[in-house]
Amino acid sequence: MEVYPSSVGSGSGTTRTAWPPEQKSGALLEQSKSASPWADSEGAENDLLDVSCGTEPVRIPTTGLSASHLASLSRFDRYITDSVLPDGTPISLARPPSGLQDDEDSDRDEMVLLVNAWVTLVSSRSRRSGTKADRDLGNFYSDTLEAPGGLLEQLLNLDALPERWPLVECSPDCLCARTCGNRLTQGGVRVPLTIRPVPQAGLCLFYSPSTSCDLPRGSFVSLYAGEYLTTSQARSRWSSAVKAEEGEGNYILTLREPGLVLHIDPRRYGNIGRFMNHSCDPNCVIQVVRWGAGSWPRAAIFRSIAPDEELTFDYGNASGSGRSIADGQKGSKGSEVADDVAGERRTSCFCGSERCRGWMPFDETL
Ligand SMILES: C[S@@+](CC[C@H](N)C(=O)[O-])C[C@H]1O[C@@H](n2cnc3c(N)ncnc32)[C@H](O)[C@@H]1O
Repeated sequence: MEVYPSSVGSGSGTTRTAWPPEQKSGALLEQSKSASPWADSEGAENDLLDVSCGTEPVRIPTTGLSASHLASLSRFDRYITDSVLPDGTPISLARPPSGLQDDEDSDRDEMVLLVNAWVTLVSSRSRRSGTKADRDLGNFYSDTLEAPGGLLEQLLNLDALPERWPLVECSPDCLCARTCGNRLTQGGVRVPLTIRPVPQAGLCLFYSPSTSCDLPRGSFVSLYAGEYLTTSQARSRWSSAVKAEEGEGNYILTLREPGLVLHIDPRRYGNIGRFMNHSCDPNCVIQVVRWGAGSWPRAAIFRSIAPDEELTFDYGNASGSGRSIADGQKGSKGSEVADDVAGERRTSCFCGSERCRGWMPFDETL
């Protein structure tokens, strides 16, 4: 059963901004420029001063965009800071994601129970005693540290985080202060980034500090935000894009957990996560993070890299959710299926890594 056609997502606290932003002039851009500690580029003819239109804590400029790059962004309608439900979805992000499942997902009740259990545990204990989510599920974020640009930042302790462990952040439902240390990924992008072209893979996301400084392992980069889709919706969007020969690749990220398959499509509504390319030897990982009443899984990107380096993650491996995004890794069962089924839909991978598997991961459900 198809649960819904498309509406404005009901994510609380989500900021939506018309895109593309006005370029080079206008109050918003001037404001975002002066608010940024990393004003490093006046931009070329087609460059944007801030793709987030001032909605992220830091400005995210582009460099080296050609007119055709700009044109290729025409389907990117809105910059959002958190994932949303498609327009017209008759369920709310304030409820667990059970309503987004296709009927064929037979294990969904298990997941609903699991998610409900987390939400109940976290919110009831928080309300009752004022304790925080981290008391119940562990807080794997460090205390606040000095970070690039002189800002204060926290790190995710990736080494201590058990595999498949649910990261649950505090939220307005908790009694703790808004400044509590367990809300890292809700605060938006705070590291210096630029969007620029890269050979054979379109645009990409670069870590671009104004002075040479490493981004420590465990730094939060960004969410991979977009529209939450059921498998049948994701399949339908993918086949329409193929039919329309949009030629812009597949942006749909698949999150898999026991009893739950969710897809995130940032093509029309998205954030800077949509610009991150795949690498078979990546320097970032995806970690599923939840917060708020509905506890919907967010795909959060963390990592450690050298300065001025392209940020990548493996589209075929979302750590923390167990398996995940797209599959298609050579040698894995999922990949054999994907390779057989996808046929000519497979895309050559140009990550350039010595460990390159040759093909982009592709989710067999699409
Ligand atoms: C999430 S988007 C990444 C941003 C994209 N490069 C852009 O210009 O908007 C995914 C698409 O980027 C391209 N891409 C990402 N990583 C790639 C890689 N390692 N090799 C070839 N193409 C890649 C593919 O077209 C893929 O479908």
